[in-house]
Amino acid sequence: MSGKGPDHTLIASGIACRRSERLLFRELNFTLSAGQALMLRGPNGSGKSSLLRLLAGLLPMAEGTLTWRGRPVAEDRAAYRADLAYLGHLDALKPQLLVRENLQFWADLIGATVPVENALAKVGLGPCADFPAQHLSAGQRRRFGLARLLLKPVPIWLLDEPSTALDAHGQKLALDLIARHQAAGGIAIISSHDDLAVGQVTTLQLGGAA
Ligand SMILES: Nc1ncnc2c1ncn2[C@@H]1O[C@H](COP(=O)(O)OP(=O)(O)OP(=O)(O)O)[C@@H](O)[C@H]1O
Repeated sequence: MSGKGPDHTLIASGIACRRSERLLFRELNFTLSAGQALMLRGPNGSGKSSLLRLLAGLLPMAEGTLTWRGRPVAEDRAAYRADLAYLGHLDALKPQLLVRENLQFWADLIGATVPVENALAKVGLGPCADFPAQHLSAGQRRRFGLARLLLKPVPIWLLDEPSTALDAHGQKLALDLIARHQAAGGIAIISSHDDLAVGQVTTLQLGGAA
């Protein structure tokens, strides 16, 4: 990934998010350059997932501006989306397909540059490649999500609770992947209730009651 460079900066200015009629947050600001991470913290319902969905372009911004590579994202959403990977709560697995088929589906969709077998092996799912996806455990499903991130290097990772359901080895794996992504110049924005030991990280506390 050619993630390093002066224009690889993500700037959020005065961002607000509304869900239904409720204003979840407003006047939210941050700047992230190549190699940096942002950890989203806050109680249940404070808006961490909503912020990640907003940054992924899946929710509209009520106010504010997002700037990537020196241009407002609103000017070229497709270019911005091509530069990010979003790991949400849902695993997006088709239960009747094999694990390898599920990943191949994603690989075809995004134009993967890494073979699915390699991505599965890196997250410890090589032996499960020919299982029907419905047989995967919760932690294995989370590993599948991490495998999706590895299919194609992109500069921005948006990770919603990446360590949920992972065992100690899986948590270390997730941290290693994030560290490698950052070392290659990637940006990571992560929501977590766990104390993940992420480097070059700034914490953004979201308030509000559950
Ligand atoms: N589709 C929706 N329509 C309306 N409100 C929603 C919708 N999805 C979530 N909300 C509300 O938005 C608020 C923020 O939810 P969100 O999932 O962003 O919080 P969170 O900080 O990620 O919570 P958690 O720590 O429990 O994962 C909550 O009050 C939730 O009920």
